[in-house]
Amino acid sequence: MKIVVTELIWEEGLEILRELGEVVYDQTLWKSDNLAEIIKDADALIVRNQTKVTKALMGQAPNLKVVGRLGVGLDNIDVAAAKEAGIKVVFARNANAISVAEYVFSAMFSFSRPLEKASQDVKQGNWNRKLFTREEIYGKTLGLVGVGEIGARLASRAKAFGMKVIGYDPFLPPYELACTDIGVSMTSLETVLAEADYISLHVPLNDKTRNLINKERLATMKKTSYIINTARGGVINEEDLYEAVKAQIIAGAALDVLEKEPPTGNKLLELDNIIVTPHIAGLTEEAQVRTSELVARECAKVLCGQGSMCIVR
Ligand SMILES: NC(=O)c1ccc[n+]([C@@H]2O[C@H](COP(=O)([O-])OP(=O)(O)OC[C@H]3O[C@@H](n4cnc5c(N)ncnc54)[C@H](O)[C@@H]3O)[C@@H](O)[C@H]2O)c1
Ligand SMILES: O=C(O)CC[C@@H](O)C(=O)O
Repeated sequence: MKIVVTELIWEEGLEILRELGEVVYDQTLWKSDNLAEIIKDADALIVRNQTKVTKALMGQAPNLKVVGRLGVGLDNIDVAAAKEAGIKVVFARNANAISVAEYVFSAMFSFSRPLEKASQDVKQGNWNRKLFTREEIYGKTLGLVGVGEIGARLASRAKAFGMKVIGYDPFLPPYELACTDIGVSMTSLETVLAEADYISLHVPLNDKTRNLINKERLATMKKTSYIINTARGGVINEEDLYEAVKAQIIAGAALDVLEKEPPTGNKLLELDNIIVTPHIAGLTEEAQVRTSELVARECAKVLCGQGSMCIVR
């Protein structure tokens, strides 16, 4: 077997893969002009979010049986083309959901209790107690757009903090509306946007969700509300968000993901009320060990002809 890994993977995953055969691992391979040549005799291709797994690329690899995604979002993989070619796509269902949920808390607290800003202010010689008097998140409303693995974990944690949680997810099958068990009141997108103090996005990027949050929808949010995007850059129209935060139509935003990563000349970076991080919501040691092990094991199952729990249908 030949397994090609084009982006960062943890050693725990590599150990499993090495038992299967030859592993070609270079975390810069995703941008190599030679990628097609390198995977031409590969049985498995393992990627994160930067490798563009196109129909043309997979077409260069007649032995390819499985594409492993070290994460959840599949927007960089042509899943339909893989299916057509009989190539399985497996992903790290669940593996980084807790980490992303915790990131969202960190973002909410950055707005409600900005410790780092206050600390910097003190270190500059100030003692601005009034300036840093803010608000509790207790009793506030968290609005979820997408109530899947991450949304559900965020909801149960928000309940523990005494928040009201409302959610919009038209694709949630009725039996999974046991979401109500974790205290999410399911409602329309309009209600989530109009009522939430913090709105957190947890949808995949696809034709239906691209620009889901645009000028018209931002205008329906509370002036005091914050939006947190750990989903994908394209889910919020960045030009519209810039205008909305600049004109104080909403209070601010925390963005872990951007349309272009890393950003070049992105105006959002100029605004004080926008927090930007380099796509790290799922990047914790725990999540990455789980992700690497899970994807390596699920690829192994496909290569060994066993059923994988994480195949994208
Ligand atoms: N920033 C990061 O590090 C990071 C980490 C993990 C996941 N993500 C992103 O977060 C997304 C969600 O992850 P997840 O594990 O919760 O996925 P998931 O598949 O468990 O949940 C996604 C939910 O979105 C819902 N949905 C789909 N289209 C929708 C729409 N148009 N409107 C409302 N709801 C819709 C689905 O029904 C599903 O319940 C991923 O697709 C990925 O892009 C980012
Ligand atoms: O590949 C990554 O590191 C990002 C992971 C994250 O965006 C995901 O979709 O799981």
